[in-house]
Amino acid sequence: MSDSRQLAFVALRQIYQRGAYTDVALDRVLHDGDLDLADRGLLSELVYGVVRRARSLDALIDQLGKKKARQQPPDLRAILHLGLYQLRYLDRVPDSAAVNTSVELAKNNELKRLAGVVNGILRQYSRLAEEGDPLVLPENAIARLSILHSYPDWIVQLWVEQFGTEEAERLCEWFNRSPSLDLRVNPLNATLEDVERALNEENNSRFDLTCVLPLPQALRLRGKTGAIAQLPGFKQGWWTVQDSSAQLVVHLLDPQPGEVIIDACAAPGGKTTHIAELMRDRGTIWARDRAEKRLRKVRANAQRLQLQSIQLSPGDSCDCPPFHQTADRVLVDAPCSGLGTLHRHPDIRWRQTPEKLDELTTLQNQLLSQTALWVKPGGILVYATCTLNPAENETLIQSFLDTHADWTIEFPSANSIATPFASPDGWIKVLPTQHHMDGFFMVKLKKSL
Ligand SMILES: C[S@@+](CC[C@H](N)C(=O)[O-])C[C@H]1O[C@@H](n2cnc3c(N)ncnc32)[C@H](O)[C@@H]1O
Repeated sequence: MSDSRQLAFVALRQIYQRGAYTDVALDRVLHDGDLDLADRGLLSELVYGVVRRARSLDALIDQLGKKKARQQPPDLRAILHLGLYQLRYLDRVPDSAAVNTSVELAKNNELKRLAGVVNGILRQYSRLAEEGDPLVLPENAIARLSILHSYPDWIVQLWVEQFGTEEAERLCEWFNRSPSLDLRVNPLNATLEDVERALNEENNSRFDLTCVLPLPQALRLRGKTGAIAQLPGFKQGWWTVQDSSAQLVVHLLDPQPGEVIIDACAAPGGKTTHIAELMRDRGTIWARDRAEKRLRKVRANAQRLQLQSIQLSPGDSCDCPPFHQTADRVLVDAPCSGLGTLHRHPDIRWRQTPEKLDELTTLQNQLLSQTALWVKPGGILVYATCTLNPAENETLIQSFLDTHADWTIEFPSANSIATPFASPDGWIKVLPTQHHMDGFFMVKLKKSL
């Protein structure tokens, strides 16, 4: 049996039975196991893929097993998920290998007496798949998409209401793919060409490297990168990992050298450091966040990128620190449901609930109303989320504007990188299926003089 499958089983056990986050459980087993690059790739694919596809895999067990998925012993359910995932979604694994390694997993993990059940269900799937898709789907469109693409009904419903059924299905498919990795080059320490050259020298055809137009500092890596911190230029502060749509937020903010900027939800500092880079490290940037431990990462990132203009301000941004009308620009990169990053965080779809969304919108409203007080007359506030949920985005902004007569939406300027993304209403909704980046919402607001 390959080690990567045993380690994937151990990680899934921690995720399903102890509630561990997928990335944390995966990091732990990657750290404990001594795998080569190819096996690390298979392990990540199995763990991330199975967590993403858990609902579809359960539906298959419900159909093929004598007991429903949730009534199976938890370890058996995890092994069946691994086997069915390989049979259904991994072309490079032959069916016989998927079945045999899963039977071995059962035998080696104190489920010898159930190895026959594993063998029976997986072979039955494999046989049925020769005739067509073994997954039987309901007629109702929401339920059908949710089971086929493995989402809770409420997320699919939210997208169908917002974008229509066809686009909702495209989004479901997009968020089930493995994410690419975007870098943001620090123009104070290197050029895009320097970074491209250094990465290509190291590459050995392990990954593809492309620019992401129109973002001037973005490079996209696809393939097996290995450990990020070992890639050339990382330790020297030449670049930072950041998705292109997150880079767009700071272009919309458009900070200028010498200004006072407050980043109200700053940790771990992806956008704070981008602000400092665009200001050529001249001016004052307050990085505020209520999570003190995460805020320390802002300092570490600023040090690695050799940036001096960032000051830490630990604390709740719903409180009243002495920031009243002090900022030229404020960024509120709000805590949100994260529905634009489901491909990176496979747990979100299972952990988020409509009830939690209500709590989030209350917090987002408070953050926006409080931080608006920090902006000087004539100043700017950019509100952003990495979600595709109108209640946290357009609706929230509209209700803010309805109750704050001194604020209006400011369109990005004609020469801004953000301009092609703006809707006629002035806000920006980045759709992954259209823009090939994480889903994001952002809007630039201006306070009257
Ligand atoms: C989307 S993340 C910010 C990501 C960050 N801007 C970046 O680009 O790296 C949201 C942040 O808001 C912080 N947060 C949540 N509620 C807050 C509050 N009431 N006051 C300050 N920070 C808060 C969280 O700790 C979290 O770090």
